[in-house]
Amino acid sequence: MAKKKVSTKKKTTTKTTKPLKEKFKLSRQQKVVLGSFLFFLGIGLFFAFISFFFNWKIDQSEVSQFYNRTSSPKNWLSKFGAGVSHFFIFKGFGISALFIPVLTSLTGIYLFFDLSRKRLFGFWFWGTLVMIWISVVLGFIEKDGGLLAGIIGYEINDFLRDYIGFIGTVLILAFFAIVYIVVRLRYTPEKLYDSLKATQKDIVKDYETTSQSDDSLTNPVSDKQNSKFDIKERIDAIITKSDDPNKKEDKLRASSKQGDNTGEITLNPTINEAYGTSDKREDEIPEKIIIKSEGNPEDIEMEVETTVEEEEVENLSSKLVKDFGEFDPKLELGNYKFPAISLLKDYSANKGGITIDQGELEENKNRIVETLKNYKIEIAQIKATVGPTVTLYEIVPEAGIRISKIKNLEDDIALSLAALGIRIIAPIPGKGTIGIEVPNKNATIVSMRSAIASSKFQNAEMALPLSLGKTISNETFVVDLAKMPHLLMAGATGQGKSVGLNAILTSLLYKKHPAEVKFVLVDPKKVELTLFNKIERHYLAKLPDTEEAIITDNNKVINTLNSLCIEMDTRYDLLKLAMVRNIKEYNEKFKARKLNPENGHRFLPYIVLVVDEFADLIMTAGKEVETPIARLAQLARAIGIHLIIATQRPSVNVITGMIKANFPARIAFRVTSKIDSRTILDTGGADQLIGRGDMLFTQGNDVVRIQCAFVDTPEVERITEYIGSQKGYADAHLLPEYEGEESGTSLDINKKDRDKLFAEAAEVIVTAQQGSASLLQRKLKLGYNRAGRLIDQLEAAGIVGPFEGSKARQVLITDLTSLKQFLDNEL
Ligand SMILES: Nc1ncnc2c1ncn2[C@@H]1O[C@H](COP(=O)(O)OP(=O)(O)OP(=O)(O)O)[C@@H](O)[C@H]1O
Repeated sequence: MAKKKVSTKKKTTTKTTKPLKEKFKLSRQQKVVLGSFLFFLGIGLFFAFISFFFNWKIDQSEVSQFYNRTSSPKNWLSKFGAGVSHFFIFKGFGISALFIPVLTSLTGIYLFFDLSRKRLFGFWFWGTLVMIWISVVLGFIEKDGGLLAGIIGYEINDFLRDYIGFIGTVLILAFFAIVYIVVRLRYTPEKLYDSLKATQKDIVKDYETTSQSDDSLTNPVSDKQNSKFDIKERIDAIITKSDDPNKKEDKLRASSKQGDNTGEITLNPTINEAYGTSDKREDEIPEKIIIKSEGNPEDIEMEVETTVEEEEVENLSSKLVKDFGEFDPKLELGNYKFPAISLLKDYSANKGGITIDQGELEENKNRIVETLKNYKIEIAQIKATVGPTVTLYEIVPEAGIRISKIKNLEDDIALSLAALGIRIIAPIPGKGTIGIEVPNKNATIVSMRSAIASSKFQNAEMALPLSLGKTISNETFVVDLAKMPHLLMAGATGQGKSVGLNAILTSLLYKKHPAEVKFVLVDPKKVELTLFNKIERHYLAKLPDTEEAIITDNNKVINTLNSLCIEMDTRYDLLKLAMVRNIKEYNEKFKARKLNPENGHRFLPYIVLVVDEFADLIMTAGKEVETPIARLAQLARAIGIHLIIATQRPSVNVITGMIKANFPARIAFRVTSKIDSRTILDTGGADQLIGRGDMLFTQGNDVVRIQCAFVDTPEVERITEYIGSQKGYADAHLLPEYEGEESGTSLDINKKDRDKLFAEAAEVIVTAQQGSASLLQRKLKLGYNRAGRLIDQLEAAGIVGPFEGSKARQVLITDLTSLKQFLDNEL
């Protein structure tokens, strides 16, 4: 329990400490080195100060000759000693400057043994105050400033006396003395009184008991003359101090049996025993005797035992963090430089941003008002917001006009306005107004540069921030892919899909370090994403033993998707082991060195799978692609695998119900029909876009019109070249191996056709004595199909028993030696 408490405490401190503070945290080694240095420095200063007291007069002239090598001061630490001592003692605090070496050495010890810093600060704070206090007090004796009080002590004293006089100075110093006693030593008047009283009593009792014991030694009979009460007190004293309670009773019993009925005499031997008169030596007399008295309860002294605070034991992770700092995944590419904004083209420079053509605005307004009038819709108010591609006219209809009426007339109004790209939003969500979006005659390009440079993107604290473009109100639209958690993009050819994909990838390149995110790129068209080949060793992930990281072959896509499924399963296992719920918590725990890499833990980068031309893939591979995609889409969000799927053909056999259900975030570029728009967005509107990056984005509820940021191929080329020219990892990030159908056999008794991993799988199964496919999946990092096949082959070989429903199969070989024999005999 105590340990748990400690760890939570630590956690909160790390969270609240500022990063700058963290930066200056010393490692254990640095502390030891600095500690030793300060310790010896303190000792050196001590010697220098001591010798200064003897030699200061002789050395005084040498102090100014610091750079003269021929001068030889008498100080034990030569020029340095003379100089420093002159500074601290003569010019500083006089004798009390001796606090400085003591405090310096103490600091060294504290650092060396890594002791509480708070206590050390306490020493410095109070030590400095006491040093000044002493030097000011000594200022009374000092005549001209010098060795006793130092110039500082003397001057402060002198100053105080000038302004508040001798008595005032004494009073102030007395006040500070009291502050020190009360605050630092924690003495209150009551405490002081109690301890004085106790001491006084101790002395008196000590005196009494000693004199009495002397008496009893010399004259036992005189003891009889002592009052009964005195003797009783002393008996109590012995009883209290005796260690063994049984002994006390024995002693009493023994003593009461002796002699006659007069209590005074019978008790004598006991007293003698205690005071060494019988068989015990004098040095065995207990040092402190607590006197019990039947008088006033206040007279009873109570000994309070002080308990030692339990030491906080650091757990391994915080010790590791202390020694090596938090794990930094970026360290391997510590010198990696993010691409500069200047690599992106500034389109607004040519066109001067959004231009507002007053004439155009007026003309459109009149047309809207007239058209609506034709349908008997009166307008109370109209407001225009000019966006990069379209202008939004917000209309407040006259009271009594139903919005549904306008909505029903949507197509007619659009037709009357006779412009491509008109979209009617009735009503605008969250407002009681109707929106009519009319395309601008001159659309403004939203440059990727402005989208990246926007403060919204730059300050975005997101796992995977995407700067998609600008909304109608000219705000940069930034979303977190990790929250989506997958994105579906569709649009007819030539409407801006590829540019959109590039904008997404560019956003991530500008914000995420190669250690934090990896891309798996699927590009059946073979042309769209080839530029990203240059950043293979920085940002791309691929299957082992493949040459190109960008996947252009549909068969390889299936392997990659299955490999991602294995990666997903492994990551889930890791999360389970680490007892965390998602990749963010996992990585935080890993960075805090709470997860041991020897147990398979590693820093998990986000993986973004981008599939261009998804329709193509579905057409050629069908279910084989759909199943792993669906699995990933359903399960991968927590472990940091996110999918971006783009398609030209938004037909229902491509964007199936299953895909749609798992891709709540969708982007629609211009499509040719309302049906297509419905397939993508579940609503119309995408058919009324103007193209060239004009898009609709939804994350499940509202649909937002955005002008996609434009990034041209040369710009992407410049960025990838810049990144590619820097030091990268040895290879692309390797995904788990996945052997496709062709590598295995369906249940086959033929030994030659066995899976390559047959022997390994047999070992795993025999060691665990558990015949399950999921065990193989985990241990050998295999996909479900291959693990299942291995189990079948193990069954055929007679290593595991037949399928038994929900129970794991029986393992027919008991240990590894028998297995080896079994396999050898097989050959
Ligand atoms: N955001 C944008 N801003 C300005 N112009 C754009 C934008 N996006 C695309 N365009 C223009 O549209 C053209 C086609 O875009 P893009 O290549 O992205 O289309 P696509 O949908 O990928 O076509 P395909 O599916 O045939 O590859 C671009 O060359 C560019 O001129």
